[in-house]
Amino acid sequence: DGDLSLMWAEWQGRRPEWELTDMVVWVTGASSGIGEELAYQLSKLGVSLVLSARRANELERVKRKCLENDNLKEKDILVLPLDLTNTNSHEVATKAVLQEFGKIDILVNNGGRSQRSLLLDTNLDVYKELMDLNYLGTVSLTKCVLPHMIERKQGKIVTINSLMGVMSAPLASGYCASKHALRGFFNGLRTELATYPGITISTIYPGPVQSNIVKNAFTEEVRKSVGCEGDQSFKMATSRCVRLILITMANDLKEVWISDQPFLLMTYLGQYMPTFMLWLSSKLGKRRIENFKNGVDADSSYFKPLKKKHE
Ligand SMILES: NC(=O)c1ccc[n+]([C@@H]2O[C@H](COP(=O)([O-])OP(=O)(O)OC[C@H]3O[C@@H](n4cnc5c(N)ncnc54)[C@H](O)[C@@H]3O)[C@@H](O)[C@H]2O)c1
Repeated sequence: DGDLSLMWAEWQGRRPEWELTDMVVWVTGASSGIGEELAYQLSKLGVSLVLSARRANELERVKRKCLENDNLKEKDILVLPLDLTNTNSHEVATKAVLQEFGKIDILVNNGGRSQRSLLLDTNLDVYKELMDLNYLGTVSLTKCVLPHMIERKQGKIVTINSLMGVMSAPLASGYCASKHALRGFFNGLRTELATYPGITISTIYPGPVQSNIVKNAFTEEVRKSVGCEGDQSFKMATSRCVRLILITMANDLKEVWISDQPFLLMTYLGQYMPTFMLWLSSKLGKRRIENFKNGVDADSSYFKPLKKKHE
């Protein structure tokens, strides 16, 4: 369920339990899904945590649950509400973290939203929102945190991209575009930072993972989200995805793919036989659109034979 470098790192590499303790980790989108689970698994490692998303009450809930496992004290977790699209607030937020903990070892750019709508039905504003949030929001926060890491000549910037940043699928053209943009941005930035070997840029490309991503996805109109979660049974368990993210961080892997089959296989196919993969994507895409129009989760039924059950 991961690319070969990641699987090797899981088998033979450094353990998160050895590498990530005593670090200050800032997680965006920490109120739900992958970001929430990251907060729980990181809190078990004894790191200092900064939890950001828009809703303070949800972040407080996550904080309370993190404190249940005794590894952290109240003062080790900072709840810092932040809207990624409000880029004017990012500098102040960065200063607040530095004032509280004195350093930022790891920034996890995780907050984001997906899309379930066809281009022809979709207001252009939805495309702008997706770029503002997934792309520019992430670029902005990274730009605020990076000078501090450069000063210390160390740090990790970890971004939760998506296999949709490598491949593409129907009903998510704006989401795919924002994630492809992030891929280009971070691959470019990594080369700009070649003189700082202590600063790592890691980009994680997950396939379908259990979370609220579909429920919160944009639709044809900016103010209308999907609102229901649909079938999650075929998706990777959030805890497994997050464990592999921690292994990526501990081993400073630069690009990882995390997914059950057949999505992982399709990503490999895309590297070796791009035309065949794009043909296959269109075939499967037709089914995805049919599912969507019939009110079924876009991905839920077309891979039934390969479906895996996760709890
Ligand atoms: N779940 C999947 O299948 C999947 C697959 C690939 C990539 N991803 C990526 O993982 C990341 C996390 O998504 P998830 O699956 O946990 O979904 P989720 O909806 O459960 O969580 C998204 C988080 O982002 C936050 N967020 C949304 N808009 C924000 C804003 N304007 N400012 C600050 N925070 C905001 C939400 O509050 C929430 O905490 C996203 O970047 C998503 O693109 C998810």
